Amino acid sequence: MSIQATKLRVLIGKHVVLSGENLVANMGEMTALVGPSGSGKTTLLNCLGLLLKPTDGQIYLDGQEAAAWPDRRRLKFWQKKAAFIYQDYGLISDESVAYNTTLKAGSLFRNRPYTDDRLTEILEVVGLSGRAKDAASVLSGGEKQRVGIARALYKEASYIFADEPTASLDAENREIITGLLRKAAGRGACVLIATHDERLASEADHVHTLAS
Ligand SMILES: Nc1ncnc2c1ncn2[C@@H]1O[C@H](COP(=O)(O)OP(=O)(O)OP(=O)(O)O)[C@@H](O)[C@H]1O
Repeated sequence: MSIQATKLRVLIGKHVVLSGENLVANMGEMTALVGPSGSGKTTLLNCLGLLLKPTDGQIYLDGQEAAAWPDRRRLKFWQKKAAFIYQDYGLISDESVAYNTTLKAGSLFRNRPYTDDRLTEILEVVGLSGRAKDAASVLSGGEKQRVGIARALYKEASYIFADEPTASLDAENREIITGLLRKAAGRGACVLIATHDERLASEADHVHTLAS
């Protein structure tokens, strides 16, 4: 199982954003997308995550051509298989760590007793033991990003798409997030990361460089 992209081209207006990218990203591996600002890292990541339809080219997910999947099929992919991690965390700040990790209504109310052994185990993996009931808004940036990773692990996402996941963090938290993304790949996920962070890219199994 893997993601394979062939001859991906993206035109926005008359602007050629991607001009024939080929890439293979395997399960159990971390692949970094690097290149200068504006080179198309986010655009490529969004194509691979089926958030953006390329103008031309193919995207094979688990061997199936997915670039032209209808909305219903893409929705199923996002619900069942994919997780997205963003620079600005993408959490619901008034809701609890438990809710943001599990997205289950039962975890919505911070004051109710809530037990979920998987949640407990995963919060331990990301170093947030005992924080399940805290509101996301009270967490530090590094902790917020760990919730994003906890969500991907809880869901057992086969594909993790991370856009500049360490960009807002200090060195210590960059290290922690890098280690957790490696751990997610170690659990078998295909981890794709658009990044300027050289240290994070140096930990990847493969580096795909986009030219400016
Ligand atoms: N919706 C859009 N409309 C117009 N131009 C766009 C759009 N999306 C992307 N672009 C352009 O495509 C190019 C690539 O953008 P993209 O965000 O993919 O680059 P990037 O490598 O991720 O950049 P950065 O490192 O600065 O985040 C840029 O020139 C950008 O302005």
